[in-house]
Amino acid sequence: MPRFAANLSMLYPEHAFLDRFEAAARDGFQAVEYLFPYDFEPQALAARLQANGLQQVLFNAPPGQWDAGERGLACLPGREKEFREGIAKALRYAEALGCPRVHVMAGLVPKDEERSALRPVYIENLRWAAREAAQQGVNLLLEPINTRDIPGFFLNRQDEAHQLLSEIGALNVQVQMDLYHCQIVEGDVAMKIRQYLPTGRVGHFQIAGVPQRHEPDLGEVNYDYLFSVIDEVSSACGWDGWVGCEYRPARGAQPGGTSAGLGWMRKARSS
Ligand SMILES: O=C(O)[C@@H](O)C(=O)CO
Ligand SMILES: [Mg+2]
Repeated sequence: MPRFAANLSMLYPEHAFLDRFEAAARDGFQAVEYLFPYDFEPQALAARLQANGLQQVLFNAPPGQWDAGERGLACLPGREKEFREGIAKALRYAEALGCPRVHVMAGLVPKDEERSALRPVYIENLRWAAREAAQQGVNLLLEPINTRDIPGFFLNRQDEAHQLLSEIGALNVQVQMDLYHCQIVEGDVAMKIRQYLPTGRVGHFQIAGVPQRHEPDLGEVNYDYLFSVIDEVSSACGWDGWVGCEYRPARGAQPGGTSAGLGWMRKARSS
Protein backbone atom coordinates (compact mmCIF):
# COMPACT_ATOMS: atom_id res chain seq x y z
CA MET A 1 0.00 0.00 0.00
CA PRO A 2 1.35 3.47 -0.86
CA ARG A 3 2.28 5.83 1.98
CA PHE A 4 -0.31 8.59 2.25
CA ALA A 5 0.36 12.18 3.35
CA ALA A 6 -2.46 14.48 4.45
CA ASN A 7 -2.66 17.73 2.50
CA LEU A 8 -3.51 20.19 5.26
CA SER A 9 -4.48 22.98 2.85
CA MET A 10 -7.48 20.91 1.74
CA LEU A 11 -8.15 18.26 4.40
CA TYR A 12 -9.59 19.12 7.82
CA PRO A 13 -11.23 22.45 6.87
CA GLU A 14 -13.30 21.89 10.02
CA HIS A 15 -10.20 22.81 12.06
CA ALA A 16 -7.99 25.89 12.27
CA PHE A 17 -4.81 25.29 10.26
CA LEU A 18 -2.49 24.58 13.18
CA ASP A 19 -4.98 22.11 14.65
CA ARG A 20 -5.05 20.09 11.43
CA PHE A 21 -1.72 18.42 12.32
CA GLU A 22 -3.24 16.73 15.36
CA ALA A 23 -6.38 15.76 13.42
CA ALA A 24 -4.26 14.13 10.70
CA ALA A 25 -2.16 12.21 13.22
CA ARG A 26 -5.33 11.00 14.95
CA ASP A 27 -6.51 9.55 11.64
CA GLY A 28 -3.26 7.61 11.30
CA PHE A 29 -1.31 9.86 8.91
CA GLN A 30 2.43 9.91 9.48
CA ALA A 31 3.18 12.71 7.04
CA VAL A 32 1.70 15.99 5.90
CA GLU A 33 2.01 18.41 3.00
CA TYR A 34 0.35 21.76 2.32
CA LEU A 35 0.56 24.59 -0.16
CA PHE A 36 2.19 27.43 1.77
CA PRO A 37 3.76 27.65 5.22
CA TYR A 38 4.52 31.37 5.08
CA ASP A 39 1.68 32.67 7.30
CA PHE A 40 3.40 30.94 10.23
CA GLU A 41 6.85 31.02 11.78
CA PRO A 42 8.73 27.83 10.87
CA GLN A 43 9.23 27.08 14.57
CA ALA A 44 5.45 27.02 15.15
CA LEU A 45 5.02 24.51 12.31
CA ALA A 46 7.99 22.41 13.40
CA ALA A 47 6.52 22.22 16.91
CA ARG A 48 3.22 20.85 15.52
CA LEU A 49 5.06 18.27 13.45
CA GLN A 50 7.08 17.14 16.41
CA ALA A 51 4.18 17.11 18.89
CA ASN A 52 2.20 14.87 16.56
CA GLY A 53 4.97 12.59 15.29
CA LEU A 54 4.55 13.82 11.70
CA GLN A 55 6.97 14.33 8.82
CA GLN A 56 6.66 17.29 6.48
CA VAL A 57 7.06 15.82 2.99
CA LEU A 58 6.17 18.73 0.68
CA PHE A 59 5.19 22.38 0.48
CA ASN A 60 5.24 25.02 -2.25
CA ALA A 61 7.67 27.85 -2.90
CA PRO A 62 6.08 31.34 -2.79
CA PRO A 63 3.82 31.67 -5.87
CA GLY A 64 3.89 35.45 -6.38
CA GLN A 65 0.71 37.35 -5.52
CA TRP A 66 -1.72 34.47 -4.99
CA ASP A 67 -4.68 36.69 -4.03
CA ALA A 68 -4.19 38.67 -7.25
CA GLY A 69 -4.40 35.42 -9.23
CA GLU A 70 -0.71 34.59 -9.68
CA ARG A 71 0.16 30.88 -9.64
CA GLY A 72 3.95 30.79 -9.61
CA LEU A 73 6.80 32.86 -10.98
CA ALA A 74 9.09 30.33 -12.64
CA CYS A 75 8.04 31.05 -16.25
CA LEU A 76 7.65 34.82 -15.92
CA PRO A 77 10.17 37.08 -17.66
CA GLY A 78 11.19 40.05 -15.52
CA ARG A 79 10.30 38.35 -12.21
CA GLU A 80 13.61 36.51 -11.74
CA LYS A 81 14.68 38.49 -8.67
CA GLU A 82 11.41 37.76 -6.88
CA PHE A 83 11.63 34.11 -7.97
CA ARG A 84 15.08 33.80 -6.42
CA GLU A 85 14.00 35.48 -3.18
CA GLY A 86 11.06 33.08 -3.01
CA ILE A 87 13.30 30.05 -3.45
CA ALA A 88 15.64 31.31 -0.73
CA LYS A 89 12.67 31.71 1.63
CA ALA A 90 11.30 28.26 0.76
CA LEU A 91 14.69 26.69 1.45
CA ARG A 92 14.84 28.36 4.88
CA TYR A 93 11.46 26.81 5.70
CA ALA A 94 12.52 23.45 4.25
CA GLU A 95 15.52 23.40 6.55
CA ALA A 96 13.50 24.31 9.64
CA LEU A 97 10.80 21.73 8.83
CA GLY A 98 13.18 18.98 7.72
CA CYS A 99 11.28 18.87 4.43
CA PRO A 100 13.04 17.17 1.51
CA ARG A 101 10.79 18.48 -1.34
CA VAL A 102 9.62 21.88 -2.52
CA HIS A 103 7.08 22.32 -5.33
CA VAL A 104 7.94 25.24 -7.60
CA MET A 105 4.77 26.40 -9.38
CA ALA A 106 5.34 27.30 -13.03
CA GLY A 107 3.02 30.31 -13.33
CA LEU A 108 0.44 31.51 -15.85
CA VAL A 109 1.30 32.27 -19.47
CA PRO A 110 0.90 36.08 -19.75
CA LYS A 111 -1.76 37.11 -22.32
CA ASP A 112 0.74 38.77 -24.68
CA GLU A 113 3.35 35.96 -24.56
CA GLU A 114 3.86 32.74 -26.52
CA ARG A 115 4.28 29.69 -24.27
CA SER A 116 7.41 28.68 -26.19
CA ALA A 117 9.06 32.07 -25.50
CA LEU A 118 8.81 31.38 -21.75
CA ARG A 119 10.72 28.09 -21.84
CA PRO A 120 14.21 29.62 -21.58
CA VAL A 121 13.17 31.71 -18.56
CA TYR A 122 11.60 28.69 -16.90
CA ILE A 123 14.61 26.47 -17.56
CA GLU A 124 17.11 29.09 -16.37
CA ASN A 125 15.12 29.77 -13.19
CA LEU A 126 14.89 26.07 -12.40
CA ARG A 127 18.59 25.50 -13.05
CA TRP A 128 19.45 28.28 -10.63
CA ALA A 129 16.97 27.04 -8.01
CA ALA A 130 18.18 23.43 -8.37
CA ARG A 131 21.76 24.47 -7.58
CA GLU A 132 20.60 26.31 -4.44
CA ALA A 133 18.37 23.42 -3.32
CA ALA A 134 21.10 20.83 -3.93
CA GLN A 135 23.29 22.54 -1.35
CA GLN A 136 20.86 21.46 1.36
CA GLY A 137 19.78 18.16 -0.17
CA VAL A 138 16.32 19.36 -1.23
CA ASN A 139 14.51 18.17 -4.37
CA LEU A 140 12.43 20.60 -6.42
CA LEU A 141 9.20 19.40 -7.99
CA LEU A 142 7.39 20.53 -11.17
CA GLU A 143 3.66 19.84 -11.31
CA PRO A 144 1.59 19.66 -14.50
CA ILE A 145 -1.81 21.22 -13.63
CA ASN A 146 -5.07 21.07 -15.59
CA THR A 147 -6.36 24.26 -17.19
CA ARG A 148 -9.90 23.83 -15.87
CA ASP A 149 -8.64 24.48 -12.33
CA ILE A 150 -5.95 26.96 -13.37
CA PRO A 151 -6.66 28.43 -16.84
CA GLY A 152 -3.47 29.49 -18.62
CA PHE A 153 -1.12 27.46 -16.43
CA PHE A 154 2.25 27.01 -18.16
CA LEU A 155 2.73 23.30 -17.49
CA ASN A 156 -0.12 20.85 -18.15
CA ARG A 157 1.17 17.47 -19.29
CA GLN A 158 3.47 14.76 -17.94
CA ASP A 159 5.46 14.51 -21.19
CA GLU A 160 6.11 18.29 -21.18
CA ALA A 161 7.32 18.10 -17.58
CA HIS A 162 9.68 15.20 -18.34
CA GLN A 163 11.00 16.99 -21.42
CA LEU A 164 11.67 20.10 -19.31
CA LEU A 165 13.48 17.95 -16.74
CA SER A 166 15.91 16.76 -19.39
CA GLU A 167 16.54 20.33 -20.51
CA ILE A 168 17.02 21.58 -16.94
CA GLY A 169 19.50 18.76 -16.46
CA ALA A 170 19.56 18.68 -12.66
CA LEU A 171 19.10 15.40 -10.80
CA ASN A 172 17.34 17.08 -7.88
CA VAL A 173 14.44 18.30 -10.04
CA GLN A 174 11.54 15.83 -10.35
CA VAL A 175 7.90 15.69 -11.35
CA GLN A 176 5.00 15.97 -8.91
CA MET A 177 2.56 13.59 -10.57
CA ASP A 178 -0.90 14.67 -9.48
CA LEU A 179 -3.19 11.94 -10.77
CA TYR A 180 -6.25 14.22 -10.54
CA HIS A 181 -4.72 16.67 -13.04
CA CYS A 182 -3.30 13.81 -15.12
CA GLN A 183 -6.73 12.20 -15.52
CA ILE A 184 -8.37 15.50 -16.52
CA VAL A 185 -5.72 16.50 -19.07
CA GLU A 186 -4.57 13.23 -20.55
CA GLY A 187 -6.06 10.05 -19.02
CA ASP A 188 -4.41 6.64 -19.46
CA VAL A 189 -3.11 7.20 -15.94
CA ALA A 190 -1.97 3.66 -15.08
CA MET A 191 0.17 3.46 -18.22
CA LYS A 192 1.72 6.84 -17.38
CA ILE A 193 2.62 5.59 -13.89
CA ARG A 194 4.22 2.54 -15.51
CA GLN A 195 6.06 4.76 -17.99
CA TYR A 196 7.40 7.42 -15.65
CA LEU A 197 7.81 5.93 -12.15
CA PRO A 198 10.70 3.59 -13.09
CA THR A 199 12.65 6.55 -14.55
CA GLY A 200 13.35 7.87 -11.04
CA ARG A 201 12.01 11.26 -12.15
CA VAL A 202 8.72 11.16 -10.24
CA GLY A 203 9.26 12.65 -6.79
CA HIS A 204 5.74 12.63 -5.40
CA PHE A 205 2.14 11.67 -6.23
CA GLN A 206 -1.08 13.44 -5.35
CA ILE A 207 -4.63 12.10 -5.60
CA ALA A 208 -8.26 13.27 -5.64
CA GLY A 209 -11.50 12.07 -7.12
CA VAL A 210 -12.32 13.33 -10.62
CA PRO A 211 -14.15 15.50 -11.58
CA GLN A 212 -15.05 17.16 -8.27
CA ARG A 213 -11.75 16.87 -6.41
CA HIS A 214 -13.44 15.11 -3.50
CA GLU A 215 -12.39 11.79 -1.87
CA PRO A 216 -10.55 9.40 -4.22
CA ASP A 217 -13.43 6.90 -4.07
CA LEU A 218 -15.89 9.46 -5.44
CA GLY A 219 -15.76 9.81 -9.19
CA GLU A 220 -14.49 8.25 -12.36
CA VAL A 221 -11.00 7.08 -11.30
CA ASN A 222 -10.44 3.58 -9.88
CA TYR A 223 -7.83 4.43 -7.25
CA ASP A 224 -7.78 0.92 -5.73
CA TYR A 225 -6.42 -0.21 -9.07
CA LEU A 226 -3.96 2.71 -9.35
CA PHE A 227 -2.66 2.03 -5.81
CA SER A 228 -1.96 -1.57 -6.85
CA VAL A 229 -0.07 -0.28 -9.91
CA ILE A 230 1.98 2.13 -7.75
CA ASP A 231 2.73 -0.74 -5.32
CA GLU A 232 3.75 -3.09 -8.10
CA VAL A 233 5.95 -0.59 -9.95
CA SER A 234 7.51 0.90 -6.83
CA SER A 235 8.49 -2.47 -5.43
CA ALA A 236 10.12 -3.30 -8.78
CA CYS A 237 12.01 0.00 -9.05
CA GLY A 238 12.62 0.85 -5.37
CA TRP A 239 10.51 4.05 -5.28
CA ASP A 240 9.67 4.97 -1.70
CA GLY A 241 7.93 8.34 -1.95
CA TRP A 242 4.61 9.64 -0.71
CA VAL A 243 1.11 10.02 -2.10
CA GLY A 244 -0.42 13.34 -1.06
CA CYS A 245 -4.17 13.34 -0.35
CA GLU A 246 -4.98 16.65 -1.97
CA TYR A 247 -8.75 16.73 -2.11
CA ARG A 248 -11.63 18.76 -0.72
CA PRO A 249 -13.67 16.50 1.58
CA ALA A 250 -17.19 16.07 0.18
CA ARG A 251 -18.64 16.83 3.60
CA GLY A 252 -16.79 20.13 3.63
CA ALA A 253 -16.17 21.71 7.00
CA GLN A 254 -18.80 19.64 8.85
CA PRO A 255 -17.41 18.42 12.18
CA GLY A 256 -15.67 15.10 11.57
CA GLY A 257 -16.20 15.51 7.82
CA THR A 258 -12.65 14.68 6.77
CA SER A 259 -12.30 11.62 9.03
CA ALA A 260 -15.69 10.27 7.94
CA GLY A 261 -14.52 10.40 4.33
CA LEU A 262 -11.34 8.37 4.94
CA GLY A 263 -13.00 4.99 4.35
CA TRP A 264 -11.06 4.70 1.08
CA MET A 265 -7.78 4.89 3.04
CA ARG A 266 -8.86 2.42 5.71
CA LYS A 267 -9.82 0.04 2.89
CA ALA A 268 -6.46 0.53 1.11
CA ARG A 269 -4.60 -0.07 4.38
CA SER A 270 -6.44 -3.29 5.11
CA SER A 271 -5.99 -4.76 1.62
O1 LIG B 1 -2.59 20.39 -7.54
C1 LIG B 1 -2.55 21.46 -6.96
O2 LIG B 1 -3.43 22.30 -7.08
C2 LIG B 1 -1.39 21.70 -6.00
O3 LIG B 1 -0.60 20.57 -5.90
C3 LIG B 1 -0.58 22.90 -6.13
O4 LIG B 1 0.53 22.90 -5.66
C4 LIG B 1 -1.02 24.15 -6.80
O5 LIG B 1 -2.27 24.58 -6.57
MG1 LIG C 1 -1.45 18.85 -6.84
